[in-house]
Amino acid sequence: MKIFKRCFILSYIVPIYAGSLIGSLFDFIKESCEQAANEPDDTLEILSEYDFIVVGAGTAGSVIANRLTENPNWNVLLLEAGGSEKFIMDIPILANFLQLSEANWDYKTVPSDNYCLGMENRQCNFPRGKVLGGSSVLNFMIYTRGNRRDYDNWEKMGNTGWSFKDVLPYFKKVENFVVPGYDNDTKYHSQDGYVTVSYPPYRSSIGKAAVEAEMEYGSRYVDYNGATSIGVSFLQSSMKDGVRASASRSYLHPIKNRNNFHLKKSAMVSKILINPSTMLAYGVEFLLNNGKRYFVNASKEVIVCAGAINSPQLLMLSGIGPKEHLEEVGVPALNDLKVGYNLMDHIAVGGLTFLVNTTDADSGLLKPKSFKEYFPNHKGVYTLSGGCETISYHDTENPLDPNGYPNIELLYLYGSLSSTRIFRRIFGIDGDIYYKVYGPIIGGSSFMVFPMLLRPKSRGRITLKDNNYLSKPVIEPNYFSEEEDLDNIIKGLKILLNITQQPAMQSIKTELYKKSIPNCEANGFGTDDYWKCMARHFTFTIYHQCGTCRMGSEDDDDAVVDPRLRVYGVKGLRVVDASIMPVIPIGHTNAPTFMIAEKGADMIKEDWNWTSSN
Ligand SMILES: Cc1cc2nc3c(=O)[nH]c(=O)nc-3n(C[C@H](O)[C@H](O)[C@H](O)COP(=O)(O)OP(=O)(O)OC[C@H]3O[C@@H](n4cnc5c(N)ncnc54)[C@H](O)[C@@H]3O)c2cc1C
Repeated sequence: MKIFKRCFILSYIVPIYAGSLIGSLFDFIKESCEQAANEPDDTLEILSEYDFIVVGAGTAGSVIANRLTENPNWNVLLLEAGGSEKFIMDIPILANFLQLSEANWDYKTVPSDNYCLGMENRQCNFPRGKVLGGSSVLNFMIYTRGNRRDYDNWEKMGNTGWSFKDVLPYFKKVENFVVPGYDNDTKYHSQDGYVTVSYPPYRSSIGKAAVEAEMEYGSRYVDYNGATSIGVSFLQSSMKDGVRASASRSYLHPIKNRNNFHLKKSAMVSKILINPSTMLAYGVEFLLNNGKRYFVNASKEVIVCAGAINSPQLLMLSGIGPKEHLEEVGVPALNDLKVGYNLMDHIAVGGLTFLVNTTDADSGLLKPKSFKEYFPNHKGVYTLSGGCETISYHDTENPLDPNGYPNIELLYLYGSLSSTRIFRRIFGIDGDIYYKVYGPIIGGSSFMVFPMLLRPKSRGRITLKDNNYLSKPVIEPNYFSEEEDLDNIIKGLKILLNITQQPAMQSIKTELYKKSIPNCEANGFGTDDYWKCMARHFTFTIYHQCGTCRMGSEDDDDAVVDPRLRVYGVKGLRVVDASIMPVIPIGHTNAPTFMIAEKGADMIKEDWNWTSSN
């Protein structure tokens, strides 16, 4: 109640100072207050039994909780290890900085001799959202579905019901698509969903030059969430009126007042309770931050939505996973499944920096003008999705085919690693290497582009360190274990270098920054071997970890869940999140995860004989 009063009082103060910097500050406080007031409350009462228990309130868990509580006769407990989403997390330009906050699980890959060589201790940071809304709160809001072939391949692998034709209605169900020019394309888009997809209102001179230069190179301007993917576009972003459209804001705020919905934050699930003789999952054990332990039953199902790192971790801690490995770490094995295998990700060659003569000088992050533009109207440079502005898709195997299957994405960013020293910390770059390479240009005008590998062949694995639920899992992404991945990423890099020579890029005097990475210098800057060495040093995750509880048919030895997302060999247990993807789609993984959860929710309703028309 207190919070409502505070928001109410602020709504009277704000207009008095309208137009001034103080007015903008009050607006920020008012919006923070509204965010807190709109978030569902932490339940004070935890029942001994619910119909469904959902583990993890990230992209998928938020959808599942919303859709299952549509049935007033079912009650649902949603358990989230992290705390509240704050309004400051939803200001798009700040996305990068959230990785330094407590909303990040703060994982790292194992030290490697093949990748992440330019990072501290040869380990890459692996951020994941530990907050209401999960990784959808940390992400860069880039909204891409992938290509129709991704899902047709899933079906061909034995996943009945997952072809593009089958998943398209669920992509549409997610969206409130308001991208001008494409919003009337009802074959591919809808305006009835919870997640607003829009163009960020601000465009920098660099973002515009990137689109123009791509078109000079031969790319078409495209709705990459429509019929085909190849081409270039300004970013389509999960953003509503210049504010992040996180999973929690989109799916949980609207159900704040449902009586059959209980949410518990700072609640870490340590184990799924499984009866070893019936192999029925009948509940969960979880602990609050104060160490208080709860055992709660689920009369229908436990639904694990803990994401691509934590879902396999929780399954293994509960006795579901590779028998030999579980025995090694002292977990009694209940069901021998390939949990934790098939770890996939999209990676890019990081650090490619281009110097320019344009500064968009009056749009600096710390300029009062930028702050005033954002509060109260949500315009200006703060609306850039973590600085990402322009995306293009290329098929290096069939460069001339407009209906090709992209294997490279070019992601153009406003600013670069040298824009601020804080980026060194965020990306975990080795200090010596960072200052030797970028020291001379820190704070100068520059931008960065990520050539990103969309169809990696390399596969990694997640294992347990031990049988303690608080221990971070062991993450081995095995990037570049397939040489072909390295070759393809270099092909993408070369396309980029060509595009930066086009007139639009040259009109802002774009120039590749040529300071060599010390350990790669001997290869000769700009040779294929140099670029390969750079890729192995600045191996940048694009944060699309998935596949570790892989979906597959009954005769697929590597499958963990069936095509209805039920864990093989255990009753009453599903996994619904990015970990079920059998092969990584060519899109950034948030939209596909929303789709999986919408489809998963319908399957659960069907299996319990309930549809919204009942
Ligand atoms: C920094 C970053 C940038 C990204 N950028 C983009 C982007 O721009 N576009 C895009 O499409 N994708 C992006 N992604 C990826 C995308 O956000 C994820 O693929 C997607 O959010 C995955 O959803 P999920 O439901 O599988 O997992 P998550 O959203 O991560 O949700 C898992 C939830 O479970 C909770 N949890 C975990 N273990 C437990 C436990 N034991 N008990 C209780 N709760 C638990 C977590 O705290 C979390 O809230 C990005 C991700 C990150 C981290």
